[in-house]
Amino acid sequence: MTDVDVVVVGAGLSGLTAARNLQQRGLSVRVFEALDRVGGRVRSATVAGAVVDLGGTFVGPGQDRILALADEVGVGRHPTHDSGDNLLLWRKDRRRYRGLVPPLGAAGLVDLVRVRSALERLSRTIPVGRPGDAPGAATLDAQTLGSWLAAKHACRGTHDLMAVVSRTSWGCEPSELSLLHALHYVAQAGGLDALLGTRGGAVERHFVEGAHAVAARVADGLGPGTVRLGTPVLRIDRAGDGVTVHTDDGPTTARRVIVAVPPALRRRIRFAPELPSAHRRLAQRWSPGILSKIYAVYDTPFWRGGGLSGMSISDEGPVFITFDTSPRDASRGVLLGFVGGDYARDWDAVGAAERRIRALSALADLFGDRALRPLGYTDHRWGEEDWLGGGPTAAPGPGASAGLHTRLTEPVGPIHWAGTETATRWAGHLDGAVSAGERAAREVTVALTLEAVR
Ligand SMILES: Cc1cc2nc3c(=O)[nH]c(=O)nc-3n(C[C@H](O)[C@H](O)[C@H](O)COP(=O)(O)OP(=O)(O)OC[C@H]3O[C@@H](n4cnc5c(N)ncnc54)[C@H](O)[C@@H]3O)c2cc1C
Repeated sequence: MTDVDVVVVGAGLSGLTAARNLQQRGLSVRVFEALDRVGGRVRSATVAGAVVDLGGTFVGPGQDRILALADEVGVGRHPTHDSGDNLLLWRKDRRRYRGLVPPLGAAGLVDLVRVRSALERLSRTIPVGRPGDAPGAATLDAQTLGSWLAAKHACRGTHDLMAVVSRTSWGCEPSELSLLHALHYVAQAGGLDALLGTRGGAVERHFVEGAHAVAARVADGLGPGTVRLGTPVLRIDRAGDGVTVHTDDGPTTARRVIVAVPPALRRRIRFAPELPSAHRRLAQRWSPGILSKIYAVYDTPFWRGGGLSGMSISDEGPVFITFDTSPRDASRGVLLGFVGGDYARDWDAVGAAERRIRALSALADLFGDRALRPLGYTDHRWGEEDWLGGGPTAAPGPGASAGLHTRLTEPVGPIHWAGTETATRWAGHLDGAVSAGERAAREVTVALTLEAVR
């Protein structure tokens, strides 16, 4: 007899979803969470009366799992504001444009379309969920997105725009990311437009009460005592079909464990006996990117008056892309800015006052001096989070995808894996976190049912 049927490690959306599904199937569950809050990479705050999401924010069509979960727990969405002109601050020149394609001049545009089409074509050759089975997988994996762009003779503008995509999607520079991983990521999201678009894409909507409301309500629904906060799992011993999970509060025995932490965080847990070597390599090589966020909240979305959407791309840094995430009634004007990849390495390292000055100056370069005087400001540096290590998701370097991707989900005896990186659709996103939790719960239920009839 074990203490519980299943232990879940990590109370991010993935672990919480797994726990919820297991309970719905009649199994007893305990969730251990290292932080003193649930939600992991999902965290909301209130700044000058406006709700802002410091981590996962946007959802879009096709993200059925997170949308269904949000509906079940009653958290509504509203559209991301995108009417008006977008801004491009590029090579010291500030231009307005509409739609997804920035105005790079005729030659620049031709080059962008050429390279982008080549990337999308190549991404369609990658079998979703099995990038290691793609034709020429090892060769694709040996390259970085950056070396591929160079081999394609992408012009500098195209390279720099792809860097914007890379920082937003993975929190890293193109030179740091396995090409195979980038291609697979694009394929499993259904293409670049789906990944990046406001209308019809992954940035289409955001949560009225903040994304954290979804995690908080799922956690509440698990019942008192199920989630143990501030309790990192330090060691997992496996023996036969069961596990003993060790925390500072002592051992907990279970028939199965679901580890729902980012791949690199698997290294913080001691497994006895050790995990197979490929599983260990995966944890070493799937480090997270770095993506930080800034929010400036104003009494009104003043940029709209000038015909601007609030969306912008800049090569000045540290803020390289912005969105308008104001509440629907525009009772506040909210600008969200991302600082990622190389920009984040510098900016994350300076003190709070200096970060604020640099971030607001970047907004002023885009939207004028009024941007310097917000009612409220906040930022969040995910690279500084001890139990998360970065974000938005893992950014495996060259050679880390082809031979290791299957180890993301391959159980090791009674140890199962969840977390957004293990998803086969919308991995790296809120939706992937939820579907991965559902998949792991199914996997465990089947294993326990088979065990019972043996
Ligand atoms: C800046 C940023 C912006 C993003 N924007 C978007 C977006 O707009 N749309 C979108 O869909 N996605 C976005 N994402 C990604 C999204 O937030 C994540 O994909 C999702 O939240 C991951 O959920 P998860 O449960 O898989 O992992 P996590 O949220 O990382 O949860 C893992 C949990 O495990 C805990 N943990 C780690 N080690 C241990 C241990 N040893 N013992 C116990 N607990 C442990 C951690 O503390 C954490 O709470 C963004 C992420 C970031 C950081």
